[in-house]
Amino acid sequence: MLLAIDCGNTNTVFSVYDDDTALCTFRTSTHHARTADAYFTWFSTLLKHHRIEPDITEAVISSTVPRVVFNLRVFCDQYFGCRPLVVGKPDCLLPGQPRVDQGTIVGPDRLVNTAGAFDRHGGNLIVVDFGTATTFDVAGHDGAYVGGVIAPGVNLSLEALHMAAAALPHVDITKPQRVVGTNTVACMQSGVFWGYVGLVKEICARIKAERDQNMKIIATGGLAPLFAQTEDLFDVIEDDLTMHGLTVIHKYNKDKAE
Ligand SMILES: Nc1ncnc2c1ncn2[C@@H]1O[C@H](COP(=O)(O)OP(=O)(O)OP(=O)(O)O)[C@@H](O)[C@H]1O
Ligand SMILES: CC(C)(CO)[C@@H](O)C(=O)NCCC(=O)O
Ligand SMILES: [K+]
Repeated sequence: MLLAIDCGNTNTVFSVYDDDTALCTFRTSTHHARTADAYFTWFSTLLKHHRIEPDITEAVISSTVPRVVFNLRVFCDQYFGCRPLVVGKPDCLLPGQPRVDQGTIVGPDRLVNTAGAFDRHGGNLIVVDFGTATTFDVAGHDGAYVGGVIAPGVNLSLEALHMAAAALPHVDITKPQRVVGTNTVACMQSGVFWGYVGLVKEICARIKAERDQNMKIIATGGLAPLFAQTEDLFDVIEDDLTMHGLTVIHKYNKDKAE
C-alpha cells in the first residue's frame, strides 16, 4: 500500500491508498521540528482508532516546506522500510516537464495538482488551490505545468488585517449576507469574500484570454466549496486533487522504473 503525504505551509495530510482507493486521510499541522517518532505516534494512534491495519510498502511526498522532508524520510525508512519518492527532487519524474523560466523551482504542490487534474480532465486546465496561498496552476494541452498565479491565501488576508490594524479582530471567513457590512466583522468578511470572488473571476478570465482558449477550472482546498456557493466560479471541485496527483506521479515513476 502507498502512503501519500502532502505537506503544506499550514497543514500536512497523510492518506493511505490501496491501489486507487483511499483507505484513510489524516491531517495535522505542519511543524518542521516534528520527529519521525512523533509522526508515528500520531499516525498509529489514528490508524488504531479507525481500526485500519495497512501494509505500507511505498511512500510519496510533496512538501512546500523543505525542512520537514528530512524527518518524513526518516519516518518512512524507520517505520515502513521504504525510501519515499519526493516530488521536486531530481530523481522524481513528472508526466510533463514544467515550462517555466530557467532556475525557477515550482512549488511541488502545484506540480502535483497539475498532474492530478490532467489525469482526470485532460489538458488546458486552471487549478485553483485555496491553501495558505491561493494558487492558480495552469496545465497546457499536454498536462505540463506552464505557469500560474500566486495570491495571498484567504485566511492569510484576514489575519493580515487583524495583525496590522489595532481595532480589527481575528475573524473567520464566511459568505456575508450582504456586501455592505454594518459591523466590523461583516465589513472584513465582505472585503475578503467578495474580493476573492472578484480575484478568481478576473484571474481566470485573463488566463483564458492570454492563452486564447477556453479552459476548464478545477478548484481544490478547504475553502473551495465556500466560494462555489455563490457564482459559477469553477467547473469542478475536488477536495482530494493533491492526493490524487501524488498517486499519479508515484505510478508514473513506478511504471518508468519497470
Ligand atoms: N468551511 C470552512 N470554513 C472556514 N474555513 C475552512 C472551511 N473548510 C476548510 N477551511 C479552512 O480552509 C483552509 C484551507 O485548507 P487547505 O487544507 O486547503 O489548506 P491549508 O492547510 O490551510 O494550507 P496548506 O495546504 O498550504 O497547508 C484551512 O485553514 C481550513 O481550516
Ligand atoms: C505558493 C505555495 C506557497 C503554495 O502552497 C507553494 O507552491 C510554494 O512555495 N511555491 C514555490 C514558488 C512557486 O511555486 O513558484
Ligand atoms: K494544500
